[in-house]
Amino acid sequence: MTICFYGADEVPYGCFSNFSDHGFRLDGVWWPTSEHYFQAQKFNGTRRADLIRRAHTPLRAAELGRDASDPLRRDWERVKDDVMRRAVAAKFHAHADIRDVLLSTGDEEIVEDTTTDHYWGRGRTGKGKNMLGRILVRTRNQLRA
Ligand SMILES: Nc1c(N[C@@H]2O[C@H](COP(=O)(O)O)[C@@H](O)[C@H]2O)[nH]c(=O)[nH]c1=O
Repeated sequence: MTICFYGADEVPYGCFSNFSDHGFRLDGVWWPTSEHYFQAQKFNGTRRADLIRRAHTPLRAAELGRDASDPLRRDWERVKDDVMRRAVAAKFHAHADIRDVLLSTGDEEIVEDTTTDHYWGRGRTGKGKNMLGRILVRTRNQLRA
């Protein structure tokens, strides 16, 4: 059966959300959530990236990352999937408890169940790319290998 997730507080699969409270060290610094890492990489090496890393909540990090007043790095569309892969891999390497939850999903499909995001999730039509779900599946395969 397909595994659906969205809200970070849902049990047991809320830990698949980038908003879940699972920090990690990556690129030499501490990131409070994978959302912080993902959003900050849109502006890597700038003051805004640091501001995002220090945001008090993942929602605030997302707001700062989506605020269009500073330009995104020019290669963002090309690198964003890799950025997400790195964030998700670092998170699940850092936390054995959620690694077990991910591995416990066997070979099931994993879907970010949101009507508002047609790229990272399944989107309004249900036919979205579900890139975050796919990255979770790939991370699961790598952890198992
Ligand atoms: N889980 C979750 C969201 N979804 C997350 O938003 C990120 C994509 O951001 P962007 O590419 O800037 O649109 C990605 O991590 C996706 O999983 N958004 C929210 O506002 N609230 C939430 O609880």
